[in-house]
Amino acid sequence: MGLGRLIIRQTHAVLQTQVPLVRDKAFINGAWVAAASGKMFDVIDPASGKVVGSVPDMDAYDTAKAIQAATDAFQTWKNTTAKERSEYLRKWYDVLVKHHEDLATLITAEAGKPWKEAHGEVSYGNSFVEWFSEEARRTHGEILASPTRTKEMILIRQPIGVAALITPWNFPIAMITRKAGAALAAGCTCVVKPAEDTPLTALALGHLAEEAGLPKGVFNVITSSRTNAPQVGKLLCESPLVAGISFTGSTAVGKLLYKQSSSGVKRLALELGGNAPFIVFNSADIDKAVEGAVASKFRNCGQTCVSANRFLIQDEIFDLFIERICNKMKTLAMGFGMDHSCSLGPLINTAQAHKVNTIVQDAIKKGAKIHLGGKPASTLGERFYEPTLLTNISESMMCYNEEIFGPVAVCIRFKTEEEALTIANSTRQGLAGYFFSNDVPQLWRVAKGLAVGMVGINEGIISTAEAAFGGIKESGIGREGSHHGIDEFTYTKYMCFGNL
Ligand SMILES: NC(=O)c1ccc[n+]([C@@H]2O[C@H](COP(=O)([O-])OP(=O)(O)OC[C@H]3O[C@@H](n4cnc5c(N)ncnc54)[C@H](O)[C@@H]3O)[C@@H](O)[C@H]2O)c1
Ligand SMILES: O=CCCC(=O)O
Repeated sequence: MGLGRLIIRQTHAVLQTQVPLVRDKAFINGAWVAAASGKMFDVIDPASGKVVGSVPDMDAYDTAKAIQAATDAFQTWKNTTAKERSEYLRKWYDVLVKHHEDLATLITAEAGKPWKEAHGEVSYGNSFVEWFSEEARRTHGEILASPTRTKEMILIRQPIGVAALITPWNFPIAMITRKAGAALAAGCTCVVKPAEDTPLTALALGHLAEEAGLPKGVFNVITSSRTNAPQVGKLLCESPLVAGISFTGSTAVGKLLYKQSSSGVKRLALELGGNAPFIVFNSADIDKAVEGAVASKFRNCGQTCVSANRFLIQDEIFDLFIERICNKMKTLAMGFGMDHSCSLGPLINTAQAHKVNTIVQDAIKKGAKIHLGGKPASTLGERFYEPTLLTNISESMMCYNEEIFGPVAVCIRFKTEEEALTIANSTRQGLAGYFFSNDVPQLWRVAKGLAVGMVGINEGIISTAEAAFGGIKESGIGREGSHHGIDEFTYTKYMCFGNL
């Protein structure tokens, strides 16, 4: 089947929009600096393919400067009080809120996100700075009940030191603020290395940190191309001046950083790829399940680590679910992000568009049935892909085993709860999982049985600053957000007072 009634919008509004807050230098020690080599690389609007900015292509030499700046700044930042750090973060949050519209425009320009989603991301990203400005004041220690009359024992929490934050392109603000908010609240200083596709938003964060009065060297942003990223990453992992790495991105790069960090036994937090199951049981409210399924699958055009990757639908309701989700998908409006009515943007780059098409063509070749889409939306541009719905899925298909990271919904039929859990857990990833059911005992059984770090129960959108975000198995180590987020950036120190 073809594209059906899918609404397609094509406008060049984004190109006519004045993109604010664009910087063409990196931010080290409170100063705006070029790469020592003088090299730059371009940032591309994935919708139009036009250049929206150029930034320094930094290498290990520049990275060493940023590490040194963060190390120097740590000597004073670690001694600020929790209240002072809370106030700095609150000021940063206020400035971010003031520039909400500008930040959203920037995200649309370099990530292609639809206007509404870009605004949603700014609110989400800013919420981590607000949250950690509040949590900064609650990094309490403990007084232990001593087993000995002559001793008293306490635990205190101290910042680990310089934190290197390496982030992906799919949430250009939120993936940075979720880490930096926690690190700064704990008393750590940061070196941020954003993804090469979305460095402009990261630099804007640096600019707004400066406007908020954060002391120099506390928050540094270095930019580098894909070519230089490995040497930058290697130094961040191996430098004895860096205490911890917090990485969000692919499982392959996460494993490499894990290996590289082992020589210094560095603190490591990894938020890696997912392969989320989304199960709909016979007792579910189908309309709510379809609503949740589309919200989860098509958030950021499917380029979200917690997006549903495999829909598992129980036998009795399978055909009805397919019909309803298909109808819902046809209402998605694909187009350029600055068109306010658009709900689906492009994929981030040509490589991602090829990857998604390869996964779909592999499924078709192996017998999948196409209900909607199934090919690039080339009338819009080379990075757009039609929202696609596939059934007749088998275990040998790439879409069954790999994170799709695109607007492709694959639906698998199952008979029993046991079978659904077996399929759901038959992956090396364990980030998020979702299910819809109205059977109360089943809610508990399945929520506990899913081998993931986060579960959406009758809910397709679970992310919020208050929640502990993170995975198990090859989806990562550690938690971000919630009060646990600060744990990644603190050591617990035990003090024993004797001879009392
Ligand atoms: N679990 C999560 O919270 C989460 C969030 C967002 C994205 N992701 C995952 O990220 C993947 C997509 O993002 P991506 O393509 O940007 O991932 P990626 O791993 O290719 O890139 C992520 C970051 O790592 C950098 N990088 C690449 N090679 C490096 C190296 N050798 N050393 C150091 N840094 C290096 C990149 O420049 C970028 O900044 C998906 O698998 C997705 O699931 C996970
Ligand atoms: O893509 C990963 C992060 C998305 C989220 O925080 O919900």
